[in-house]
Amino acid sequence: MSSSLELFGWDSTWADAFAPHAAGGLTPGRVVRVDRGQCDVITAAGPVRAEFTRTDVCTGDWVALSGLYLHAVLPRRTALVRAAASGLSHGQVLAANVDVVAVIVPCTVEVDLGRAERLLALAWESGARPVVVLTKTDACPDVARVREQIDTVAVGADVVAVSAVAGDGLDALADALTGTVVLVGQSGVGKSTLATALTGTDLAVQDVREVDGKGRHTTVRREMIPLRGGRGVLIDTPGLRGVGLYDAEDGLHRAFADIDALAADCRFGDCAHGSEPGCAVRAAIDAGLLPARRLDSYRKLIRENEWAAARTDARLRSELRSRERAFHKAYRNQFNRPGRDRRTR
Ligand SMILES: Nc1nc2c(ncn2[C@@H]2O[C@H](COP(=O)(O)OP(=O)(O)OP(=O)(O)O)[C@@H](O)[C@H]2O)c(=O)[nH]1
Ligand SMILES: [Zn+2]
Repeated sequence: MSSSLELFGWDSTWADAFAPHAAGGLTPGRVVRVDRGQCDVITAAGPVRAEFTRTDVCTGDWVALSGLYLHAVLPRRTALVRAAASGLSHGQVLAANVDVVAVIVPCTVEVDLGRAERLLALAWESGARPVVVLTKTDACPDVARVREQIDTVAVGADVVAVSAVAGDGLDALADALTGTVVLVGQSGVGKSTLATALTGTDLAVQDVREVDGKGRHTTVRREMIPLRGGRGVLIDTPGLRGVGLYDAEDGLHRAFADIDALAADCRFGDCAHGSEPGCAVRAAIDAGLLPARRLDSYRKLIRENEWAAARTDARLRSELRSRERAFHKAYRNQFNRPGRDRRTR
């Protein structure tokens, strides 16, 4: 397969998954942006705009094209999912086939450890490898202290400290961010600045004028940009802010593996780490080995995750109830006043 697709992450495993489609004469490509009913796909022959009718396509998917029609989506290796915006009863896939989720934490303000923990759980849940990036080190008087704090929450994840302004740490960051990468973090933490440093492209001026299928000029914002040095691609989709957990139980266990490991030594298998005797988690807190804050945060995120599930279920139930009511009403109208509506038409 052409090196242009390899630049976007194509490998022999994708080629194997694609083999049946290749046999059918279809073309492989990677979705770089999705609109309503249309998407931009990078193929070996360059970018194309493809039509699709299915609803489950997102940036990062590998697809099979039949001409300019998106025929199939290859099974995803990973997916970054968040609780959907209101009105929807399911998770929303933000990006597919992501290898690294970089959780961006600035060291210029008091570190919000709870936010970092939530994002790390989301990252683990996706199946990608999380990396914590401490930004703006040039403007922080005590980077070592921030580093110490973040190390207590970045269980199992690498931490890289950088300054985009001074250029410190950018080589180490480039080494850590390979494959398909997304940057997550609040507004103002330095994502765009980092994206520019990593890709050599100012994403703010990434918008390019293009002619669409109907001959109109439109402004297109590419959401997948090659990283410098051919190390991979950066996915920059809107909506990576304010991410709520969605069905992230596994991710939470990975993010809080330190507490789970301690809990294995509690006397009771269902220990709530409250006032139970023989609680290894409380013992670690009392001994200063585990910050009490971290246990609180774990509980809070588990509740948040469970609550999100209950809410979507409740919404589903009420959707079903109102559909049933509408059905009965239509049924009554039809039989209580037969003919009347029909005669007036
Ligand atoms: N001192 C310092 N400031 C930085 C650094 N990186 C970014 N900034 C500044 O932080 C501010 C926010 O940076 P952005 O890159 O726009 O942050 P963002 O996360 O992309 O923000 P949104 O686009 O709102 O999501 C800007 O004023 C940057 O100039 C850094 O390494 N050091
Ligand atoms: Zn316990």
